[in-house]
Amino acid sequence: MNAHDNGAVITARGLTKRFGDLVAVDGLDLDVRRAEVHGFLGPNGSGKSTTIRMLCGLLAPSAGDIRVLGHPLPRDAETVKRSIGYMTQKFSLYDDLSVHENLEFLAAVHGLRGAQARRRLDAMLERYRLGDLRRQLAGTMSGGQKQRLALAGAVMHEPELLLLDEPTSAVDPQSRRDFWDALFDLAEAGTTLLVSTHYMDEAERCHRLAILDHGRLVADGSPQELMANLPGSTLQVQCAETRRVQRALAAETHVLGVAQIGSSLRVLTDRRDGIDWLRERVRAIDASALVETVAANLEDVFVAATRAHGQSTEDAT
Ligand SMILES: Nc1ncnc2c1ncn2[C@@H]1O[C@H](COP(=O)(O)OP(=O)(O)OP(=O)(O)O)[C@@H](O)[C@H]1O
Repeated sequence: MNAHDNGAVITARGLTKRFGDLVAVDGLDLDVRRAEVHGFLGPNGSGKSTTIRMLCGLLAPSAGDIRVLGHPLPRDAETVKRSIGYMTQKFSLYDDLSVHENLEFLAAVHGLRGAQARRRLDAMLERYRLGDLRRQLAGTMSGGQKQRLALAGAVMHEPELLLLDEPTSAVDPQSRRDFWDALFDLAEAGTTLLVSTHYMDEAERCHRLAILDHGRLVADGSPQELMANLPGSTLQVQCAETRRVQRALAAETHVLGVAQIGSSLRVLTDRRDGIDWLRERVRAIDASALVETVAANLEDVFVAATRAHGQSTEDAT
């Protein structure tokens, strides 16, 4: 049984990419299962785009094995490219072609002809609410409209696997929600999706999540599993001297993250006895402070998983 048969649409083992002395992706193991929406999270420069480009067959790895849809990469890159769709944060269609012309061009690129091409084009215009915009030049559309056109273009040839690199970075919250609804429609119809994002609300919607840091996989699981298995404690502090307490806690080695949310502080510590330990620390500064345990969220998971290095790769380089 190969990776394609057992439900894994993407299997990567020991995937590595070096750019000179920089190890952008470092020994990554990843399995993406059929019809799942698999989220890809990580600080700036953690290697998400580089990984996605290798999984598309656009970039050759320095080391490691990749199978996509049962095919080894980069050997079968040309075959794989016909069965996958790829969309990046940068609008990659032609600004000076209309919506219809852009889709027509993509249909031709993917070998769709005649009545088949027309049927598919009409279906895309309708599904992605582009019918009224069909004659508009792509360059004059709003961010949300461009993104719908880019998605229509990426799925024109009905790919089995869709790789999306920060597809919602330039659109408003309602457009992001609509876009994610479209992604779930695709998953329900059997398409497998790997989506990188910096938005926690999007990450929360994924079936599974992989978190990268400095090119390494630092967490992998369903959002629920990752939140339930978060080591340490998540706490809320209410006090009068919020800024002073925050500065003091930020200097503590056991504090992985401290952020002001409204008038209280949200504190993530790696200590199991976090509440007693934190109460003592905080009350030494502000005797009236209240400390309570709160449920962990995905941002806590992200902070805990990526905190070991203290700053993003981009900052470090
Ligand atoms: N062609 C290249 N040549 C040299 N270095 C590169 C190249 N492509 C990427 N890098 C470096 O590899 C590292 C990982 O970059 P990558 O774009 O994969 O990160 P990312 O997680 O997608 O970041 P972001 O969230 O900012 O998009 C960065 O340090 C980047 O500068």
